[in-house]
Amino acid sequence: MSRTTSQKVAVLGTGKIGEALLSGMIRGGWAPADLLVTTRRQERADELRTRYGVTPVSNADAAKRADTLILACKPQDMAKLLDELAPHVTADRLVISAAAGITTAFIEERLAEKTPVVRVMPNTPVLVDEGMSVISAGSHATGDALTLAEDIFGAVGKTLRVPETQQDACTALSGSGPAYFYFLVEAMTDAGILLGLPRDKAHDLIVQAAVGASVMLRDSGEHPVKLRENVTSPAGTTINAIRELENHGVRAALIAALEAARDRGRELASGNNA
Ligand SMILES: NC(=O)C1=CN([C@@H]2O[C@H](COP(=O)(O)OP(=O)(O)OC[C@H]3O[C@@H](n4cnc5c(N)ncnc54)[C@H](O)[C@@H]3O)[C@@H](O)[C@H]2O)C=CC1
Ligand SMILES: O=C(O)[C@@H]1CCC=N1
Repeated sequence: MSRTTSQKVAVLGTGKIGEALLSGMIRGGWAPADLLVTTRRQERADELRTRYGVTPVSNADAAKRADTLILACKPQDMAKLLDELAPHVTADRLVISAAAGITTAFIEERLAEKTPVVRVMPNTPVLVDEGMSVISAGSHATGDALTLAEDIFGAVGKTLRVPETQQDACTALSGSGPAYFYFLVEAMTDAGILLGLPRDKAHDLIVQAAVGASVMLRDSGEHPVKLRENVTSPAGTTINAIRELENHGVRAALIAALEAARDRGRELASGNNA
């Protein structure tokens, strides 16, 4: 697939999420010649050039040359990156931030007046085109800006528009979400070991159960309670496991865990970077 637009897009701070997005954009038809990247280390820049054919530039050059700037550094590095960009970013650029917690207001107040800013929270399954990217407009971002953000992030999965007030909650659910599933797989694989299975077999069984359950959740249209009830036979095995999960407060633990993730997003926004 090739694209008709010749928009230049720069990814600034091309680490894990930046690279995942970059690779997805190329799979989605963006020409590497239209993609610029910035990094802190020269070896990383060389690696990205070799791997994808994209052009490494300085942050200042990215701001001068790209129509759209995707800020993908850590929240803790954002103020410094914005200081570097501020003298070069004009209000005809679109700035998209993928950083947890950082508000569009934080970015707007450090860049030229009226610069359009869009906040996006993606997740790592963008690497396999199954990402979820939650998108919110800042005060000067138009519908076109949101559409362009959807075009970029839609190349690597689904997108959802939400009011910015919901972004920290979405980060807790969706940005961090994959980590909770990996944690469950890890724990369930350990259970397999306890029950006498070899680790590789336990891993394969749990991963396939996760894949099957995910596809059913997505495609069956059934409520998760109904899907779970279908597995839970009267006086069978599953209900014994469910009783233990409830006894150990797993549901409450998950609710508290996601609330803690949401709260950390709020802290990052307020400049608590410890
Ligand atoms: N890892 C994840 O699952 C997700 C991460 N995010 C957000 O994406 C952002 C990046 O996270 P990761 O990719 O995990 O971190 P990372 O540490 O892998 O990547 C950040 C990169 O930014 C570079 N960097 C920092 N300051 C820079 C500067 N001034 N100029 C050029 N490069 C600079 C760092 O060298 C690093 O390579 C964070 O803000 C995070 O909140 C969002 C959704 C999911
Ligand atoms: O843990 C984090 O802060 C980032 C944001 C969402 C997923 N990873």
